[in-house]
Amino acid sequence: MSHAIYESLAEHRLVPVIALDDVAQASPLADALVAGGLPVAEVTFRTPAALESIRTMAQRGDLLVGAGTVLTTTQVSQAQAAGAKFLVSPGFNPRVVSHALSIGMPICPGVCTPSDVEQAIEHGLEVVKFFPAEAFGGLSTLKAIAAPYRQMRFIPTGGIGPGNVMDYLAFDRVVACGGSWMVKPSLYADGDFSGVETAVREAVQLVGK
Ligand SMILES: O=C(O)C(=O)C[C@H](O)[C@H](O)COP(=O)(O)O
Repeated sequence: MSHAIYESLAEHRLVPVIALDDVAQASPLADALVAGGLPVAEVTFRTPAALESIRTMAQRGDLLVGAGTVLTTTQVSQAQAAGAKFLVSPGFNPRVVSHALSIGMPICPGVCTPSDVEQAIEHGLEVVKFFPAEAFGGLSTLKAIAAPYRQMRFIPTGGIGPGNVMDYLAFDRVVACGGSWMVKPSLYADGDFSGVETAVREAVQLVGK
């Protein structure tokens, strides 16, 4: 099942992948994303601050918030309760995917082989993440994997940055690209989020929004 959420992601063309160490960073980071013109956030469950950060960002109502690195059925339910509107995982866990779908949460699991794609098809999915994109051979691998599965669309993530994002986006089976380069923690290590806003604005200009 495709979902309207993917049309929103397709409009923005980029999914910023965020790992927050402190929930106090959630609001200023969201401010920087909105000010930079990219009101989308994939907040990963890589840090203990993730769930409260999702809640803080989702409550604002001015950006589309998803949960990333969703590894368990519990995280699926927690993310939904916190206001996340979509879920992303690095790999394909059938239990996690089934649970998400059973409670009406769009989920974009990671795939990197034809067998993974066929599991996604089996679960009725039409959009999957291609992860880790660059390490698995980049765009040429994605094109080869995509070829037999004409209904599938992809969100490549992993190793994508300003130097290669346009190549991926030029492939008509790509919904959007995930990336951390415009929200990486080194940009706000000193508590100043203006560097994030600048990097986000540059990324938005690059992808032509
Ligand atoms: O674990 C997940 O659910 C993820 O979403 C993984 C991230 O998408 C990538 O780690 C981002 O890759 P970079 O842009 O190369 O930093």
